[in-house]
Amino acid sequence: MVLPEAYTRFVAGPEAQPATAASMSLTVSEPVLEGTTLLGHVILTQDAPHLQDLFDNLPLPGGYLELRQYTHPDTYTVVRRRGDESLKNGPAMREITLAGTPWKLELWKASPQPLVELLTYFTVWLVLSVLLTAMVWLVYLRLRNWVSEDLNTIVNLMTDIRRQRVRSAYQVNLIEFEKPLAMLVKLAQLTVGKQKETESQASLDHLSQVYNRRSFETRQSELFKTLSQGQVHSLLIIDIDNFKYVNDTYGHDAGDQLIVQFGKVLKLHLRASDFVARLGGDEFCVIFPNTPLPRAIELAERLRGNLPAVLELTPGVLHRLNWSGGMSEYSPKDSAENQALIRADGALLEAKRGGRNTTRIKPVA
Ligand SMILES: Nc1nc2c(ncn2[C@@H]2O[C@H](COP(=O)(O)OP(=O)(O)OP(=O)(O)O)[C@@H](O)[C@H]2O)c(=O)[nH]1
Repeated sequence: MVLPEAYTRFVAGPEAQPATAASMSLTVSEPVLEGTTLLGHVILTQDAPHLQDLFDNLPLPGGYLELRQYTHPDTYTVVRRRGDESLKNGPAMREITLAGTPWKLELWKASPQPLVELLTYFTVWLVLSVLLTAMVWLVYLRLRNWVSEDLNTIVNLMTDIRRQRVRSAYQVNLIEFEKPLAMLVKLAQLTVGKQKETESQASLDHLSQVYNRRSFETRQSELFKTLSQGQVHSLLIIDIDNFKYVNDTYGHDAGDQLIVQFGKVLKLHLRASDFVARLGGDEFCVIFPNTPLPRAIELAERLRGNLPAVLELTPGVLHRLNWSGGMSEYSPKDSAENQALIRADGALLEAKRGGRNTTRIKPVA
């Protein structure tokens, strides 16, 4: 290597690749003179990792830095680079001459973001944030409505349970409510079914399956209250003739069967609006709601004509069905709810005394 003058230089590896610490070395050249005659140069080359470290650790926040070295004649070549080289195309450059050395640093700084660009970013960010907030708010409101509607549906179901009128299905908005609600509806239907069964059992006479005495009193009380509004109701009290004879002759089971079958045929041949109850023993009572006494008498006669003449109580035991009846009408002048029943009972007694199998009437005095 022939070097023209005394100098100190870095010798770097290929420029394109960032040199490792070991690839950069420092070369020092010193002329050897004899008198004025130049005999040659002494050249020393040594790895310079510490200088490399120094360069690599210079603070460089977001810029680009080049270490350049003087090369004869009057040119500088790049020996080291750091940072984002694309910044080199930009305008901002600062040159730092390292006095007394063949090196200088050239620095490009990242240009600050223009204000307009920042404002655009900020506006976009703001709009997006507002949109996002509005969306979240809308979703929240919708969800709140749905939850509130679905809770109302559950409240409606509870009301329907109380009224014993559970529907087969209830509409909900949220899929999460569907399964539990369907389960609730099933449970409610079961509960209401059981409730109705229990209630109906409690209101019916276990043998004849017509209403029992307690239900009769409740219904009578309800109807009695409507008399003041001008409504008219009548009643027929029935007593099976010679019931004791059935018991005594065919046994208690046959007597029971007579009650069962009598209850059945009564329900079959009366109107759906008529109220049939067993008051006890072989005594039944029919209330004809909203029916004046003359019309009730017609209905009682029709009943007598329609009821079967003979009933088969137990296999082979046939019984001729006869019954006596007493009729009256509820009156707003009655001081007690059961006064019409007392009048009808009196009429029944007359029917019995008169030979049975007939109906007597005791109108309001
Ligand atoms: N098998 C049966 N007998 C009953 C029941 N309740 C009451 N009795 C009987 O029914 C009979 C009632 O008879 P009564 O109505 O007094 O007499 P009757 O033979 O019907 O006479 P008349 O009413 O005058 O025609 C009594 O012997 C009671 O013991 C019952 O639930 N089952």
